Formats: sequence, C-alpha cells, structure tokens
Amino acid sequence: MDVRERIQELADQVVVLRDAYYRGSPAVADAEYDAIEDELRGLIEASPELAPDPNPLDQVGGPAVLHAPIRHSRPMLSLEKATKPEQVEAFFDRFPGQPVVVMPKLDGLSLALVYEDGRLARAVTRGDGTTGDDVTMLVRALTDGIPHQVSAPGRVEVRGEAVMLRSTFAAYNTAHPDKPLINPRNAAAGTLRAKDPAAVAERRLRFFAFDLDTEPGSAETDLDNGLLALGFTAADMRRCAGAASAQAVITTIEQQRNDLDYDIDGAVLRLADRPAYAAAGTRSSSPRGALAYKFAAEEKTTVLSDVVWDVGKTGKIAPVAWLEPVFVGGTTVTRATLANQEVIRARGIKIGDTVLVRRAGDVIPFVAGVLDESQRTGAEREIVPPSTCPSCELPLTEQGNSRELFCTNVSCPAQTVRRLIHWASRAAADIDAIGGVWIERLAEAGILEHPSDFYRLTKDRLLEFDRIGEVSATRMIESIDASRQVGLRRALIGLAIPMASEGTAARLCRAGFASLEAVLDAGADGLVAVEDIGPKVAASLVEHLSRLRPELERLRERGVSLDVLEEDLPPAVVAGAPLEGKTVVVTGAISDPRSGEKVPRPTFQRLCETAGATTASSVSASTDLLITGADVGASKLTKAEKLGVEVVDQGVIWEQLIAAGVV
Ligand SMILES: NC(=O)c1ccc[n+]([C@@H]2O[C@H](COP(=O)([O-])OP(=O)(O)OC[C@H]3O[C@@H](n4cnc5c(N)ncnc54)[C@H](O)[C@@H]3O)[C@@H](O)[C@H]2O)c1
Ligand SMILES: [Zn+2]
Repeated sequence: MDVRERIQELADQVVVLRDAYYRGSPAVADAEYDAIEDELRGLIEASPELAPDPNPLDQVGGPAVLHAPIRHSRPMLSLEKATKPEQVEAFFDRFPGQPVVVMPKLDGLSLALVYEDGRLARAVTRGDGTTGDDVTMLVRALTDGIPHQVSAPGRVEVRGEAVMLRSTFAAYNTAHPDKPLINPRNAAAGTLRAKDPAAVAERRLRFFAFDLDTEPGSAETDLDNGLLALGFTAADMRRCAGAASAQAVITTIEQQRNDLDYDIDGAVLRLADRPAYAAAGTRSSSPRGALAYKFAAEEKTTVLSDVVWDVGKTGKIAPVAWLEPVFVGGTTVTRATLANQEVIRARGIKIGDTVLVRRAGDVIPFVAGVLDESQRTGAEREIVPPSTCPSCELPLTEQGNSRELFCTNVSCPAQTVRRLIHWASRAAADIDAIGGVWIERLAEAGILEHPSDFYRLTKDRLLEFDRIGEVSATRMIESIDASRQVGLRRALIGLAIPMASEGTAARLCRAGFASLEAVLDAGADGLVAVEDIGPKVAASLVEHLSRLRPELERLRERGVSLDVLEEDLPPAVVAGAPLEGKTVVVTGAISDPRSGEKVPRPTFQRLCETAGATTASSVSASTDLLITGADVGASKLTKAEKLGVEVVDQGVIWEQLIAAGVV
C-alpha cells in the first residue's frame, strides 16, 4: 500500500471511530484510537502534500446527534499532545517568563457553562467544537460543583470537565449488578445523553473547571483565583516556574493517579494568566497556550481467547480470562479476572470477543466488558460455568448473590496445591527455596499434601526427582528447616482460614494468646472478646482449627513452632520513649547512619515502636510524622503536605533512637 492510500485508510478509520465514540458506543479503547491518529499525523507531517481534504485531524469532536444545537461563543478545541520532556521545554520556551499551571487532564466530557447576569443560563456540550448540545436541564439535575448563581456581572463562561467519580461509578455498579456501566467516562457521556434526568438519577456527575471568560476589564486575571472567586472547584492547578518543575509535577500527578477519585489520562499545561492565554491564540484544532501531556493507557482492547476456571486455596472457583497479550497499565497482560459468573452474564461477555481490559495501578487486571458487539462474527462461544470441580470433579456449590462457585472437597488436589503454596509463601512460613512448580510436582508425586509434610521431606527423597541437584536439594531442606520457627501469627496466616486476615492473626497475638491451640481452646466466645474480631470470624476460626487439629499435632511433632513469637508482639517500649504517642509512617530506603548498612523497613518500624511509636503503612489525617529515607516517592510527600503531616528525615529519628538507647 502506498502512503497516499494508507493516509486515506487511516483518515477514514478516524472518521468512523469518532462517529461511533461520540454517539456513545466506542468500538476501540482510546489508546488504540490515539495510535491511529498518531500514525496519520506522522504520515501527514512527512508528506504534507498528501493531507486529505477535509483533514479529520483539523476537526474536533464528532457529528453527535444534537437535540438542541447551540453555537459556542468561541470554538471548544482539542489539545496539542506531548509525550516527551523536550516538548514541555519547547512549550516553556515559547512563553518566556509566563507563569504556567499544571493540572490533571480529567477523563470525562467537557461542558461550557454560560452565566448571564449571575444566573446559569445554559450548559452546552462540546459537540463538533463549533456547535454543541443544550444539556442545561440534565446538568442542573445531575451535576455537582456547578453553582446556579455567581456574583459576576454580564456574561461569564466557565468551561470544564464533567466526570463520574470513581466512587459513584463503583456504587452504581454494586447497586446495579445486572446492567453495569463499563467505565466512568462512558458513564458520564451516557448520562448527559439521557432523555429524562429521573432515569439516571443515581448517576451523579461532578464538574471541575479549567477555563474562564468574563466581560473585558474584569479584575482577576489569574485563572485559578478567578474560578475560585466564582465558587467553582477547579482542576487541581499547580504553578510551575520552569520546564523542570512542570515535569516534576507531571510525574507526581501520574504517580498519584490511582489515589484520585476520578480517571485522568494526562496532565495539562496552561498559561496561568487569562489575557496571556487568550493572546496566544489558536491553531486549527487546539489553543497555543496549552499542552496535554499523555500518560500510559489504563485501558486497551484485546481478544478474549479462553476462560479457565481456577481453583483457589479456599475452594473458590474463579473465572480467569486468557487474553491475547496486550500492553496496558505499564505491563503486558495475558490474564485477567472475570470475577464470577454473574459478572460474566451481566456484561454479556463471550469467548472470542474483543474485550476492554482495565489495569490501574497494582490491582489485578480485569475485563470491563465488550465495547462493540457489532464486531462479533458469530464464531464466539458462550462462557459456561462448570458444574463440577475442574480439579477433583466433585459437584460445586453456589454461594451468595453473585453465585460464586465453591468446591467443598477438603482433599481436592488443586486446593491442596494452592494451600501448600500459600503455606510456603513469604507472609506465612516463607519457604523461599521451593517454588510453586516444585510444590505442584511434589504434590502430584503424593509426598506433599499437608503443610506438615514439608517437614518430613529429606534430601535423599528430593534427589530422586529429575532435575534436582545436590545444591538445590540442600537449599530446599535448609529453607524448610528455617521455617520451623514460623510461630503463631504466620502459621495462622499460612493455614488460610476463611475470613481470618493477616490483621486477625496479629490481633490474636497481641490479645495474649500463646499458641494456635490456645486460640482453638478459647472457643467462639473467647475469640469474640478480642477487639475487632466478630462472630463470623470467630466461628470460622473454631470450625477450621478444629478440623485442622490433627494437622496441628503433626506440625508440633515435626518441630514446627505454633507458639507466639517475640516478633508477633509489640516490642517493650524503652524508658523516656522519644516517639511516645506518635503515629508514624516510614517511606523510602532506610540505612543505619553508623554503618551505612541498609535496614529493612519492618526492622526500622520495630525500632520506632520500641521508641513508643505506632506504625502505619499509609499517610492519613491521623499520621503525626512521615519519616523519609532515600529515594522517596513524591506521592506520599504531597499527601503529607496536603494533610499538614510533619515530614522528618530518617537521620533525625536515628539520633533519637541512639540517644534513647533503642539501638
Ligand atoms: N475510542 C475511540 O474510538 C475514540 C474516538 C475518538 C476520540 N476518542 C478519545 O476522545 C478523546 C478526545 O480527544 P480530543 O481531541 O477531543 O480531546 P483531547 O484529548 O485533545 O483533550 C481535549 C479535552 O480535554 C479535556 N480536558 C480534561 N481536563 C482538562 C484540563 N485540565 N484542561 C483542558 N482540557 C481538559 C477537555 O474536555 C478537552 O475537550 C481522546 O482521549 C481520544 O482518545 C476515542
Ligand atoms: Zn475440587
């Protein structure tokens, strides 16, 4: 295909995809659409004489169905995109000395709000940029953050983004499991397309302002202050003096994107001074005084090649999506969760479908749904939940409203392997020299069934297996030996008792139980007496520990400690405790200033506890101190700053620990 044909093909695709998108039924994820635009832009830049006419890249939005068209006072444009720091530098070079704000680029839809003599007269969507749709009634009824009155004379126009908050989105999907929304952006767009506000009353939106026009001669020329004075919540704007600080803010915004209650797809740089922004003017489809820095996509589409039902350590049978590999949320994803059979049914997902995969932060990737059912070929297959366990083949039971499937066979082979892997995991016995593959092999060979069987393994027995050499067999046995000191807290975690969390295990230790057997002997009544342990958790502990009593005996016989360890208890606080009564969070890399040696964070936290502190893992309003080591991530710092939490360098704390004789 020659370049001219490729350009035409891409331009046609852009038109078709935009049309579908602005009608509310996108056919692909934004990242895939953007890739098509990028390729088209690149080709046209290389051969401007081949630019199609009309060039869709010079246009904004799409020919959305307009119920009540309204012409914008000035076009609502797109934004120029950047992905590299050099582009940020070039932006600053274009406007020497001008103050710039950097703010999140919210992923919703833009609205223009027109006030006349202080009253909200109209709310209009972007439409094709020149003409938008009148959505005043819907916006009045459904959108928070839009004052009905402002104290400003004449005509005032505020532009910004209407989003569905993630919390609203999640609450809606919990309340409507039968017809879930696919993502917050689609949900927001669909809401403002509704015919009747009452029908979408639970789908509230939130408005964040990012642009302001007032009558000429208005006193306030600063964008952020101007919006604030009118009573708007603006997109979170931070002033930057130069490209380096702007780049740092962009990085911070990206790192914190999962702590926000709304989706963002980038950061926007914009001249902070309103007259300067207006004077900078526009290109065909974007203002010159702003730049959008794009972040990595959190959503992509890919083909669902199969669904496999996986048996977990508690017997839950969960559907796992096998995907054609796709790069999303910063990694290549080949597996994603489908939650349960009700979710599959409600989202109408079939094998062979092109599905939308979402991966935000560290959460497990999940299949959000099918974007475009018209792409189906007829070869798709229904996802049929199993009626028997894929491992032991015994019949399954269903539990709860979402009809989760469980295998209740205690000797189910797949569950056995999962439980053994869990026992060996880091939070439990930490048998790090034997990986999952070997556990599975040993279980298949019939020599591992219960955790206690690890402690019967011998080097000679291991050496009978192919591909285990002298060295690795020795390491495996040493690792097992070391794990005999597992103790009450980690043993309880390792036994994977339903409803008993790591927190439960820690609380039981601190409540004074001396051994796992003592926990069992306390009975349900004795356990509910412990703070934060409810009747369900207590009943589950008693039921499962009773069943496991013979296993506890075997573990004891083989020299495994099930007694409370010193590490399970809070340390004795030193006299004159310098951190008495303080709640502290430790972040960054910690090292002992006397030797320069690295100190693991849990060890340092324990030192702080010995000095009287309570440690927490994340910064909140109740944090007193954020103790920083080397290479601190920006997100904790900004959060501390926002909440007014005092930040101290580890050096100061080390001095106090040394002075108090803690170390
Ligand atoms: N999936 C598809 O098929 C498909 C098709 C067409 C467009 N799209 C997507 O739609 C989006 C539309 O592209 P575009 O060119 O209209 O928009 P854009 O990405 O150029 O950004 C402009 C828009 O950003 C929004 N915005 C959010 N926060 C802002 C802030 N702080 N300051 C200024 N603006 C802010 C405004 O609504 C503005 O209209 C893209 O993300 C694209 O991927 C997807
Ligand atoms: Zn089974």
